[in-house]
Amino acid sequence: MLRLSGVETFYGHSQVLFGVDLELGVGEVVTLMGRNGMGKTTTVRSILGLTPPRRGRVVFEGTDVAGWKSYRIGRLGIGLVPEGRQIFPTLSVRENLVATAANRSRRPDPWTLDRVFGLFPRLGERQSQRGSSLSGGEQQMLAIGRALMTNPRLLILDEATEGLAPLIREEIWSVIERLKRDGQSILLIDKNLSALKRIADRHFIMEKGRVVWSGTTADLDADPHVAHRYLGV
Ligand SMILES: Nc1ncnc2c1ncn2[C@@H]1O[C@H](COP(=O)(O)OP(=O)(O)OP(=O)(O)O)[C@@H](O)[C@H]1O
Repeated sequence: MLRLSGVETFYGHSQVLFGVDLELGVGEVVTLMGRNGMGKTTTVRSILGLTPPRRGRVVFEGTDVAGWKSYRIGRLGIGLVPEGRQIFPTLSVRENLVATAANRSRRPDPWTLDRVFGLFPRLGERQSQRGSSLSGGEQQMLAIGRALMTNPRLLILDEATEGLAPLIREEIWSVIERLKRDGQSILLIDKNLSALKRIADRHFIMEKGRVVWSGTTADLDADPHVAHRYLGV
């Protein structure tokens, strides 16, 4: 579904990605891990054309989208839950959810407001409230719901549980597990290794703008040095 090869991305003159290779198949949940500043968010920005790669290929469902404008890439069916949530603060919960809604994957059973409220009952209870009045956890749920309302083929979550209370975090993990059971392809960036190991099929670890390790959860468990060396745990 998604294959990055040799992706090199710069901010101005400063090179941040040095040939990133990554692959994700249909229905897979894949993680991108690494310490702070290693290039995870820049990889996401490269996939979506927000910071277009200077070299390399980003092939989504057979099409090389490197160099495309980000709105065109999004329209192909990539939904992003960005770091820091970035919901529309002055719009209501309901308006946030419908603002960018579309059936990008042309599924016969697209996401609806009722289905999103079924997944996150708190959003249903607060559907007329402004985005800015929600708690951090509720804003995160709204950001996920908003991405789902675009019916993405691929959902990318960048630090979706960062800074949230443990119970809310668990609620978000269980929603991600539910989406996985429904066959949603997901690229997950997070620091919570135990949850990622539980949910994901495969992992990619970045260091200084390169993927330095990839493998399954069993591979990761088989070599504790990997997590220690690259993730500091
Ligand atoms: N807009 C920018 N301009 C210049 N340099 C940037 C910019 N954004 C990020 N960087 C630099 O690029 C490198 C990679 O950052 P990136 O945000 O991709 O890392 P990350 O792995 O997602 O880290 P974090 O977990 O802290 O979000 C860092 O050295 C960072 O300082």
